[in-house]
Amino acid sequence: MDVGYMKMALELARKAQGRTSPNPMVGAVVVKDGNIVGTGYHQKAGTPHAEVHALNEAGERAYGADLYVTLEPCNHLGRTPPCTEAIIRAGIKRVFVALRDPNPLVSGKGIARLKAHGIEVQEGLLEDEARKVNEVFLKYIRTKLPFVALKTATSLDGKIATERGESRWITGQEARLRGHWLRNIYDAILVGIGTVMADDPSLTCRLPDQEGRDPIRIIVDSKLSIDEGARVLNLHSPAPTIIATTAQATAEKISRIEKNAPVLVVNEGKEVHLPSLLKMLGDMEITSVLVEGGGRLNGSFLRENLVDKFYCFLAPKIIGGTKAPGSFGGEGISSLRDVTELIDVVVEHLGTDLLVTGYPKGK
Ligand SMILES: Nc1c(/N=C/[C@H](O)[C@H](O)[C@H](O)COP(=O)(O)O)[nH]c(=O)[nH]c1=O
Ligand SMILES: Nc1c(N[C@@H]2O[C@H](COP(=O)(O)O)[C@@H](O)[C@H]2O)[nH]c(=O)[nH]c1=O
Ligand SMILES: [Zn+2]
Repeated sequence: MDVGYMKMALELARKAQGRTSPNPMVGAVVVKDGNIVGTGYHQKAGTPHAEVHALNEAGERAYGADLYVTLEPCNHLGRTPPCTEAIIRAGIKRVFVALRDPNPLVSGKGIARLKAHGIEVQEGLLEDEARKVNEVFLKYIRTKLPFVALKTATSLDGKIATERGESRWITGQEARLRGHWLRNIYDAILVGIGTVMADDPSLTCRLPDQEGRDPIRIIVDSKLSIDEGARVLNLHSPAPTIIATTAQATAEKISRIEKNAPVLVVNEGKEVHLPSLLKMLGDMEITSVLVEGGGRLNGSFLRENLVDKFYCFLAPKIIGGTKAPGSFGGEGISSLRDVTELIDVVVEHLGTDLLVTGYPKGK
């Protein structure tokens, strides 16, 4: 039954997907004599942690009960009081921890404090699933760099548009809906100025019955050539648009654009230096980014090994033509030794389309 309770805690954690940044998603279940007496999950940074919600619901029944929690209880005073204190005060007898918290403020200290108060702690129950739920947090808390996901939507022959640039739509309704779901769970969406020029996209999250939220929009535009009339500069969205450019941008154009969007001058030189941009975004507590093209920008992210996860939507269509743009432009490789291979691949059918999700080998 232990596995069942931890599965429930993981499901609870996932309920806050895309809403807890820069914190992890955490779920907790209190069990007394085989009955679930309290459940909870962390809903938003700065609000109570999962354990506190579950213990509040359990009340007196927490005394002598078991607690199942998907991440090691915190033991530091952050924006909320330490969970170890709450667990000890509630009289919990035994704690199952799926995964240690790599946050240097916590890692191992939470468990040690519980043990020091005579509480039995069992680690590692469904650890792999717990790791996956928080793949974003686990990268961010260790590196302070955002987790980078990259989404492509192509024909079977890897084209993102016809040679004349027509791209709407290659994939169908279900696939595009999944694309909006991704915008709902990643902190930011990042596209090149080429996509802005070609599609004039809104980059907003349009899910049915408004359940979604817009990601922060980041436009990589090395010469600040974006048009003031671009849709991304004229949206009424709770999320900002940020333009990342280089010192080639003129002060005059910067002051014009800054009326609608902050302009980050990342570096000198011809192109925006992507690792520097990612560092700046991490410093702004942006913990995850969804790169959505176009082909040239995708090519740069690929070549510089900056992608942590790929979402490749494939339509059963063939566009053909050497001049039609592929999903990863820019520099190529001469030897297959340098190919980017995906592991832990999952294939899903979405209507008539496929979604191939995977992680670059060796990342
Ligand atoms: N062309 C296709 C896609 N194209 C996605 C483009 O990168 C770009 O994000 C959209 O054109 C932006 O539109 P907006 O933000 O919704 O206004 N994405 C898809 O999933 N399928 C396709 O066929
Ligand atoms: N969300 C979460 C935890 N998050 C941990 O606490 C840190 C944030 O602390 P604070 O600023 O006080 O919210 C976060 O970086 C992570 O290490 N811990 C837990 O015991 N339970 C929870 O539900
Ligand atoms: Zn806590």
